[in-house]
Amino acid sequence: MDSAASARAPPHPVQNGPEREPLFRARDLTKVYPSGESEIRALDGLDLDLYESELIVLLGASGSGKSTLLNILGGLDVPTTGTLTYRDLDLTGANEDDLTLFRRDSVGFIFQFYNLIPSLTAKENVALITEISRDPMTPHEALALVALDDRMDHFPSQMSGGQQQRVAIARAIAKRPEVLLCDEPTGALDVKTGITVLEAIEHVNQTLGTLTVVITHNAVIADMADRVIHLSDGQIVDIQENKSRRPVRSLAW
Ligand SMILES: Nc1ncnc2c1ncn2[C@@H]1O[C@H](COP(=O)(O)OP(=O)(O)OP(=O)(O)O)[C@@H](O)[C@H]1O
Repeated sequence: MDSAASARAPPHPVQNGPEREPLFRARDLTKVYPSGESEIRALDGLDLDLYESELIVLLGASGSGKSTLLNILGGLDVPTTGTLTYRDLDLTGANEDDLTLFRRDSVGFIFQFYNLIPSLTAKENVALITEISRDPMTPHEALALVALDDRMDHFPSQMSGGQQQRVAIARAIAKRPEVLLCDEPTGALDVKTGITVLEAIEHVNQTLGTLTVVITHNAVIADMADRVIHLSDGQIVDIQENKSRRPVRSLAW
């Protein structure tokens, strides 16, 4: 592991990244919230490059800035200072229309809660997105990728939590985004179910080559990643590169 000091050393090194053009390039990102007389530095001078097809696990204590970083990467939020580019698009200088297009075409989100529409079947929940996408797969294809093609006509209430989360994954990836951002995707699930959800994320990453970032509190999950980014107090304190990824089904916790 790198020491915290070297991970923070200027001038903004590319940390453990392979030699190729990054998809995201973040430099000296800060996100500052006013808090009474002082301020909260949710992100505090963060440099990071993320590459196509990587599977990244983002670890850190509560309040370390994980969701803030994920939301900024996904164009849901903007940093206070610093720069963030996605390919040639400057996300820090982008206007609302550009950000909307970026989110719509390039990013899939998965959150702890699935937010499916209860009155629609799995297929219909996915179709809501495919109908407004540029080059989507069919709902059937998307649900097959998460091994739910036999549940297409089920309503959310007829599915387990893990199955509902897999529908949410199908919905997120049906538009073939280049980026999949997952904020505690197993946070509401028991271990066994959580594994089925992580397997679906792993399969999507391997099959579609989607850059995938997974926030978790569970350090065991880190073994499924290409790289593990450790955040503390809004700073990257370590980036660990796994020589090989461990298949999710072999993880035990
Ligand atoms: N909208 C906001 N207004 C004020 N402070 C905020 C806001 N959003 C986040 N924060 C603060 O920024 C810091 C980082 O929050 P963030 O949610 O990114 O952490 P996290 O690592 O994702 O935490 P958790 O694991 O608990 O979800 C925290 O101190 C949080 O209270």
